[in-house]
Amino acid sequence: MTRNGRRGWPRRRGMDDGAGAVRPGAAAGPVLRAVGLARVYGEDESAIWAVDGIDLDVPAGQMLAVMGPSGCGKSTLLQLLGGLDRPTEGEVWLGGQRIDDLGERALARMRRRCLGFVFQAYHLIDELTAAENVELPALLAGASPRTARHRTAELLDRVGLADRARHLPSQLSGGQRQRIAIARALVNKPLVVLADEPTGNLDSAATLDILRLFGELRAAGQTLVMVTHDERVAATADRVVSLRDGVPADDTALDSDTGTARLGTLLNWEN
Ligand SMILES: Nc1ncnc2c1ncn2[C@@H]1O[C@H](COP(=O)(O)OP(=O)(O)OP(=O)(O)O)[C@@H](O)[C@H]1O
Repeated sequence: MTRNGRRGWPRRRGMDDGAGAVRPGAAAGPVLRAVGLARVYGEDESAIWAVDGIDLDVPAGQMLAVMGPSGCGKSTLLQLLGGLDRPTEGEVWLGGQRIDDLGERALARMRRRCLGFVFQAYHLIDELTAAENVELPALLAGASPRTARHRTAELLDRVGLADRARHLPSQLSGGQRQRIAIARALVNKPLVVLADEPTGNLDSAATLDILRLFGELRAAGQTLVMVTHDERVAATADRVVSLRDGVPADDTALDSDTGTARLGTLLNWEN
């Protein structure tokens, strides 16, 4: 994946620490956009172009699955889209505002307010209850304790875990932990949810629970980008982008009207 013919180290753009927060709903075009996005690890002969020039538009309300073989750049792409990593080249736009050149504080604020993250390993805080894990990002984003509690109660209900609010993560199953993580991702009403292998640690039954939940989110108009290895999971999306060596090799729109039917097929796969 070393690019031939590239010389020198790409110049890093200046960072704008004073950049304002992204305004949700400010987008006229796609809610999430990548322009010429690239990320190189290492230098010179050992340079690896994990993401090698990706243009991507994600319209509001789309559920996009990113697939491809191990090492093709899926996680790197998701991290760049979510402002968890900086591109070597290119731009990321969220809600009509460029985010890749924000300063660290503005970027952190943008992530808290405008994005929700779901990881394969859940990344819940072990010492906090399920409800506290969900509430925390709301409080960090400036919500009052009352609002955070109210929103958390709504979300725990929505993910079917209202009766587990006071449980610690260690007292929950993997599927339940992931549902708490999804509730946490939603607590600040993000423009986009980014999920990296959200079903990677789960058995078939728990995977179906998560996919049903994603189906409900999609029906409610939530934009979602997920990385998955599982074709059955990807089949529930509106669109599948397959990466090879850091670039899209295939970009397929699926028939969004058949989402319910696809979930039905997945139910049969379980039986
Ligand atoms: N921090 C890093 N330092 C050096 N190389 C890295 C780093 N992170 C990723 N890479 C390399 O970048 C490439 C893309 O990695 P990435 O994790 O994005 O792939 P992936 O498609 O998500 O893989 P998987 O499906 O196995 O999780 C790989 O060749 C990987 O070895």
